[in-house]
Amino acid sequence: MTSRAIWELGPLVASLTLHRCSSRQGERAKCRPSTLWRLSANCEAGVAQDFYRQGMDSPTQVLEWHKRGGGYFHQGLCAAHLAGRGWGLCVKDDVPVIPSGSVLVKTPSKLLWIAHESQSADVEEPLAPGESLPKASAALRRRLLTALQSPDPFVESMHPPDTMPLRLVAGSVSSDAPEAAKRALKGTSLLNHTLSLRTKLLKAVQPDLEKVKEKEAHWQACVWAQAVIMSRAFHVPKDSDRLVLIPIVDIANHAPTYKSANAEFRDNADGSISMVASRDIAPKEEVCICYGEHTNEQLLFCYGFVIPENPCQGLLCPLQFPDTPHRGELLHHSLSDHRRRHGRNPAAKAGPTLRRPSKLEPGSAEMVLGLKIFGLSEDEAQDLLALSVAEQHQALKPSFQEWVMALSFFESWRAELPRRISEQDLVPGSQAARELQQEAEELLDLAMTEVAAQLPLPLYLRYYCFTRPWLRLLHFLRAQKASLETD
Ligand SMILES: C[S@@+](CC[C@H](N)C(=O)[O-])C[C@H]1O[C@@H](n2cnc3c(N)ncnc32)[C@H](O)[C@@H]1O
Repeated sequence: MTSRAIWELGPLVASLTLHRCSSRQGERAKCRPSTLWRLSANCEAGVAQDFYRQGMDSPTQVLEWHKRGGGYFHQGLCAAHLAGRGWGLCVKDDVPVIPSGSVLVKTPSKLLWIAHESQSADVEEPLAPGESLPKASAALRRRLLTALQSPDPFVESMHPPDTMPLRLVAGSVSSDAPEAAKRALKGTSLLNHTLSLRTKLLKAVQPDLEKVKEKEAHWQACVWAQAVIMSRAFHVPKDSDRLVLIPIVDIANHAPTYKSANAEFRDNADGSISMVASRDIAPKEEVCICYGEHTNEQLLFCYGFVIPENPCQGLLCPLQFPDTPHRGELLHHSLSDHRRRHGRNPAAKAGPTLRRPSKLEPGSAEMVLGLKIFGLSEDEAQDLLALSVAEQHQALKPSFQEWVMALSFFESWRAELPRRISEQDLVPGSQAARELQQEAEELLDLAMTEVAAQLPLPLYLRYYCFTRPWLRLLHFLRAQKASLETD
């Protein structure tokens, strides 16, 4: 990276640091993040209530509707309400094991809501990071809005959880996203991504908003529809250009990996979609499919929950992806190359991710690479793209100054994380946010230690304190003193 490029990166770090200072003042407001989660679920919800039904009282109606429509539901299964997970599908306790390969649910094509990216006419920008089917998603959104006029039991059953960041920051059509929701998400990539999703959604639905009288109600309906798609639509087959809402199958909850799931989709020749047992399923066991091997941030963003000890770990980069063609392509190439060299899926859609370090791979490697590319100019990126993979790899190795830059970046990011939330304030939504914050703190501490180890001794010692409990205590006391002084 040239020194000019480093200066270009400067404002990024500076903006994070400035943000941190202003948030210190913000902390004096007594509204804690967790209270805000609760607030945002209820406030301004007068209008939203119409769209966010209180969740299904029971899935009986939608199950009957599915049966009437020719759907199949295995007699050994039942829908059960599960603590912290909403409704789910379970094997009854008085039936024998359901053998691998058994069809659990089959939904006929006429009950499916299918949108093909290639066949959807409108031009739509992706709304969310990693959203690969923007047109298909817009087509489903429109269909959902129309269906709200006279909802059938399936539409009635679609209740996106109130812990989804989009619902938290949606606010009202005329005012900005609630400050409180912003604070609850601060420090994770979710804040930038969710605010950007809100802005893009508002822009996408603006033409319709101009036509309707009840603008606020229409906006809430749009948010509801977007949240339904994010939390309930599936790509079937996996990675295809087909986005599908699948009645009854969509009651199945998520397993963290494809290997740990006990059921999977099957596309049938007659156009129907089945959910099939991928191994024997014991009585009382919950039937789970894998929505995709997502990190906790991705799960919280799309589904409003996190998995403690999630085997798919990592923290997404909180910066916007470079959207200029050469830097974008270089980032994509070099990330794929890095993942391939470390035996991971090169096609993974997530951008630079902070991971837990392993013997084989430094946890901060993707982020350091990402920061280096963020700092390049388009011309520099174009020149690098002309090199061979090995030459690119060599040229993208960070210099000493870039290690320092990366360290400051991690430090600013770490300082962005809100203060711990006290136990008594916890509500279901903030529990998820809190776990995510703790994971973020831990990963950032590890990353700082890792990056600091690349520095000469004096600088290393300065940053090494992050790994020493007593020095961290000092750090904490200093921060407490500073906040008392501000009060
Ligand atoms: C496709 S729906 C599944 C049905 C949903 N439980 C319901 O009550 O309608 C996805 C939602 O289920 C919940 N969910 C799914 N898997 C979960 C899990 N492993 N842990 C906690 N909540 C989960 C989340 O609220 C998610 O947004």
